[in-house]
Amino acid sequence: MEGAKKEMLMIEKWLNQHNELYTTATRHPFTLSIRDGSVDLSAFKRWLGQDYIFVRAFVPFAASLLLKAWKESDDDSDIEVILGGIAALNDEVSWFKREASKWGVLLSSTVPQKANLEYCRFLESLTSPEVEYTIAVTAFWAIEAVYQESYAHCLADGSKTPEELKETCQRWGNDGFGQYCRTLQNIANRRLEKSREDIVSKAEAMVIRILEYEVEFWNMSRGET
Ligand SMILES: Cc1ncc(CO)c(N)n1
Repeated sequence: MEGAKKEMLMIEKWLNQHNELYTTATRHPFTLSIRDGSVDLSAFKRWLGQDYIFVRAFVPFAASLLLKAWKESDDDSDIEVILGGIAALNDEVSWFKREASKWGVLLSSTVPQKANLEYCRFLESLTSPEVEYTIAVTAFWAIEAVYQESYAHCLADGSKTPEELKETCQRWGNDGFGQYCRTLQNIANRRLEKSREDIVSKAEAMVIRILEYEVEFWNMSRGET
């Protein structure tokens, strides 16, 4: 390996540097309570109603990312990956409606909480054409990865996740979704490798903000407003 640079990929490097925040987002008391079976079902229902609102706002963000990929990407397959993600979101919206009716959560009268409104507003700001593709795709990866990591943990060895919550955990914790997140991570890493220092710094700040928003989002399940 003479002369080979032992360089770490950008996202792996950030996850090491911001490991504490990443762990706070992906091992939150709410998802840990699902995993250990102690979850308060009213907290779960609060999360469900709020996340439906979030996902509705996530769709236009994903659509804006598709447009950026079409205009700015150096690799045609990015569009297919993002389109696959949008197709999964279509499925997800239907799933939320079914799941909400199963739990007696009335989506039409669910009021978005402050943390959710702020996160959705942030997503909307990312739809601007001024936000570069590299930044937006890194954000997209981070948003999906937190759910993948959080819910996969609820299904992993030693979990006592209640039967009626396993389907929820499967949605984001399944292997296919894990592979999809790794593909997004590869896209983001590839773009970051080719990016100027200022874009890389902006992308890192973006990941940190998203992790913070995700923590606030989980916190809403406590229902303290
Ligand atoms: C808050 C939040 N973050 C990420 C995802 C992943 O899709 C989601 N559904 N909701």
